Amino acid sequence: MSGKLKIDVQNLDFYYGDFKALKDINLPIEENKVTALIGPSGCGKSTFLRTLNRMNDLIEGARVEGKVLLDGENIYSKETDVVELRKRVGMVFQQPNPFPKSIYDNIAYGPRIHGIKDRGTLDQIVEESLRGAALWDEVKDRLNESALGLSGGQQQRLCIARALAVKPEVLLMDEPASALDPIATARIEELIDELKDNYTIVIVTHSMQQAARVSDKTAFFLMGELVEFDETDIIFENPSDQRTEDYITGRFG
Ligand SMILES: Nc1ncnc2c1ncn2[C@@H]1O[C@H](COP(=O)(O)OP(=O)(O)OP(=O)(O)O)[C@@H](O)[C@H]1O
Repeated sequence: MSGKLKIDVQNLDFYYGDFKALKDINLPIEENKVTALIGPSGCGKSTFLRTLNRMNDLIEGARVEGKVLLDGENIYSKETDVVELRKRVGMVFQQPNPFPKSIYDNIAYGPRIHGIKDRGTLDQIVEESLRGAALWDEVKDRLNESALGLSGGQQQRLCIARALAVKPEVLLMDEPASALDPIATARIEELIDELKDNYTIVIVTHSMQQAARVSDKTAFFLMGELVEFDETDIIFENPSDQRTEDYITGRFG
């Protein structure tokens, strides 16, 4: 392990009621790297991603065992402030989901919730976040127009900007480009590459090409188990588990 660990998942089990959706997951996530989660539909990728900022807490009957250490502190300890946790570990979803508000208000929403009211400070955060999401030049003259008037790709970059606005440390992305066309997808992929200088990124993707293009590390999940985790090049060129090889060569899907 070369870089600093940002998140360390230790012996994580996850249950939906009686159904064990994640089995003894151990995964070290390095700071300022992109970690991709791949595997067939239903293997637990999204469930795992949501364990990293306790989004599963909202699901009735869901239960977690084991630890998720963020900078060495277990996010499942009783002392954890979940609102603060989700500020540090932000999330971007598959479908762009801007609020039916102006572009400006979408970005200012999170900072306002966290108590920032000063207009000048908000203006600055809005600009920085939109620049960070490579959207500023396209929207700077229409900040007061509805976010719903943006294209799908722009809406997704807006959602990334909204996530950046509360100054997170980690960004979780659940198939962020799957609803987008190839050009919009390429822009999101370029953006991910830029963002990793400042953020730790964990991305779920159905596209193995995308995982190969954007990630430094790749974790292959199968039926709730983490089968293999390694440098992305190794996973795609020289995996050590036969099941990984079968999956990446398309022998099962
Ligand atoms: N809210 C829920 N209640 C009960 N079971 C669930 C719930 N959400 C997911 N599951 C089950 O947990 C397992 C893992 O689902 P999950 O969505 O994490 O997989 P995934 O790998 O992300 O799949 P996909 O690639 O299709 O999105 C599946 O068997 C799924 O049916």
